[in-house]
Amino acid sequence: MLAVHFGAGNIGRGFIGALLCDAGYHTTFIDVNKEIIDEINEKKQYRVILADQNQEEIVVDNISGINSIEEPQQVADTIARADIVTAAVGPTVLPIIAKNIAEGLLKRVETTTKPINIIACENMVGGSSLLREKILELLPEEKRVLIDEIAGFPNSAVDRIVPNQTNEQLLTVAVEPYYEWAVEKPAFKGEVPKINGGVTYVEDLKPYIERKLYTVNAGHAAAAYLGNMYGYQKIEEAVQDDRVQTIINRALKETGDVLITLYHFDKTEHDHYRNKIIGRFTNPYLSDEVTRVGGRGPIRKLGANDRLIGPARQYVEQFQHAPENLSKVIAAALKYENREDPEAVTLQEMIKEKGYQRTLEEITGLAADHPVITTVLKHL
Ligand SMILES: NC(=O)C1=CN([C@@H]2O[C@H](COP(=O)(O)OP(=O)(O)OC[C@H]3O[C@@H](n4cnc5c(N)ncnc54)[C@H](O)[C@@H]3O)[C@@H](O)[C@H]2O)C=CC1
Ligand SMILES: O=P(O)(O)OC[C@H]1O[C@](O)(CO)[C@@H](O)[C@@H]1O
Repeated sequence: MLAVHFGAGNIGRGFIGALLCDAGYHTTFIDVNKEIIDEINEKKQYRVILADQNQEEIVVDNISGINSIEEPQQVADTIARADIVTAAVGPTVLPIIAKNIAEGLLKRVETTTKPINIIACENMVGGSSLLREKILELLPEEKRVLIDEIAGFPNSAVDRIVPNQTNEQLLTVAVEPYYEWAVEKPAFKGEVPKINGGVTYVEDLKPYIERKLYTVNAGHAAAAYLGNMYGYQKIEEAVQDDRVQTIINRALKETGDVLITLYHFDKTEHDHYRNKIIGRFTNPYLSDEVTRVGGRGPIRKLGANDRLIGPARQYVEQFQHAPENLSKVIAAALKYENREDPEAVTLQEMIKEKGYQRTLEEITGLAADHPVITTVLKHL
């Protein structure tokens, strides 16, 4: 069995690659990072370390790599033969890899109509659907219907904290032991792949992706933005501060109220889930940076359907007033500054030029008098 995985980064190697290896796939990693791809081809294996007191190590082997800048044709040839394609490259890179995948699918249908499934593993709602849309746009009209028939794009929600790595060996990845990969079952074409112990196939992904984004990512973002405001560089330091901890707890109660009302999660079970998630932020065996969790797209993270505005908007719809604590987190996000992060720079330039209110309106798509905007402004 052959898997093609785009993005040999933290999640690619530390999560998806490890599960695919365990399920018996040969995994070909596609990346634009020459150093990583060369190392994959030289070592043909790497280690995943589970970050807890046991420090268990898993060897991921049966792997190869292709540099998509140097060898795009080889990428297409491999997709033409693959059984599954996965990606963890970041939401903004999906339109870029769409070109590689489109070329691969065109090559594939020259010789076979065997179904293939393509799963985006990003922190976003509808990642695979977006990839499908971008791929279909690139296909010649006469091939579009056939490819759409054989290629499935199940959306997915991936949950495992994999910080930036500082290991001696380039490919080694330290990850938290916890993981969850929920994938939308009805969207598969052909057989559903057997990734035993790895994937939870669900009929409706929406409750899972929103529960994950509005709890793990919202809570983590709160730690990052509030931590940054109080001068911390590490997530583990930020969450020790009572002021940060209190707001995280309260903000996640607010997002929990939204999730329980919308999706009828059992309240006791959700309380347990929330506490478990908050516990994961304090894992003493992992070190994570505020710049990784809050940066890498702070404007994207303030988007209408993303981790903060998404639940805040839905809170207003359900309870007719704004969530105070989530609003404090959004206010802290607007103060996020990092001269090395292009989106953080743009955010601060927008605020300087247009002020907080217009910047928020523009980024979130909410009206100026929306309760979330008026409440956030109160906390700035
Ligand atoms: N790290 C984490 O804890 C988690 C990350 N995610 C999601 O996974 C995605 C990836 O995140 P990370 O692995 O942390 O980032 P990362 O930066 O470690 O990995 C991304 C990889 O994609 C590669 N890449 C960039 N452009 C490419 C292209 N055109 N073709 C092929 N590869 C390309 C990069 O070189 C890099 O190796 C993001 O959407 C993130 O939200 C989801 C859950 C957990
Ligand atoms: O990957 P993004 O969208 O930059 O967001 C960072 C968040 O995603 C994760 O990497 C995984 O959910 C968290 O560790 C962190 O909260």
